[in-house]
Amino acid sequence: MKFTKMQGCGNDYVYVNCIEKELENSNEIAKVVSNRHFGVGGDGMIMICSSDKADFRMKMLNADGSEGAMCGNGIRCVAKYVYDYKLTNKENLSIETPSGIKYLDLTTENNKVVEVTVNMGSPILEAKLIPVISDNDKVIAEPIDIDGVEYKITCVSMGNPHAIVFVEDTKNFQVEKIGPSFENNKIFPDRVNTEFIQVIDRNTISMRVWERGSGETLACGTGACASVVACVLNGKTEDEVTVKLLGGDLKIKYDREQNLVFMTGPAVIVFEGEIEL
Ligand SMILES: N[C@H](CCC[C@H](N)C(=O)O)C(=O)O
Repeated sequence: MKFTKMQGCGNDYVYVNCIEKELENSNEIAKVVSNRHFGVGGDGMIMICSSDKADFRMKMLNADGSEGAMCGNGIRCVAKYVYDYKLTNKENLSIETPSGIKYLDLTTENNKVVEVTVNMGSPILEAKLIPVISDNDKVIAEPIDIDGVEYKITCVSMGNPHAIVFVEDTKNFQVEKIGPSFENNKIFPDRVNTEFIQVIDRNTISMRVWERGSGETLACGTGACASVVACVLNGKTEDEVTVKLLGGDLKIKYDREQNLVFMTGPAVIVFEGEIEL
């Protein structure tokens, strides 16, 4: 199978062109190729497919083979893939995902994409739709007991579920130890992606993420969007925020008038190859 390894802020996936032919057994293949010792290595696999509703369609699978309905860093890389490999010459693209059609603006230099802005759509706050089990309609700064410690979570879906936790210091926070206890807590019927946020100032936050199905990653685009929405809801930041991730920065804007979230960030091709399956 031919593939291209790409990354956005260090959130790396194995990209496969499925426009002519969809993959059978994609969940199994995602596990194999994502393995950093026995496979290509990545946080998961992303398939670029044709669409009858939009310019292209994407499907994302985590390193454990489970599916995520949206991927912020992935969708920017899909845009770079289709533009740089000349599958399109459009600089405004629509990409269908299981969480709806997203619209993207490409910034190019010498016929290559260097940065992409994505209209990530409206955040979903209704607990039932995220889904998170709660007595309240929305989960904002609600206490949760994790391994005997009380944390306050705010829950937001950007097509996929996120729980946001404010911490004093992301650098020394034990994400690997605590992340799995959030991911698998019984109040999240579909498991959850968890963002640990340190507010630096009214326009800057630092974030680490424990992703459902992939573990700690260097960045998460939907997570950065969900986190800025959570910051605004908790009165911690303005609505335009630079999110500092382990793998780089994302610029997020929560347009409250339109109730839309916009994400801007890089997309990079690392290498191409072929793997025997
Ligand atoms: N890293 C991705 C999100 C993957 C989410 C996935 N782990 C899930 O199961 O929802 C991003 O940039 O938005």
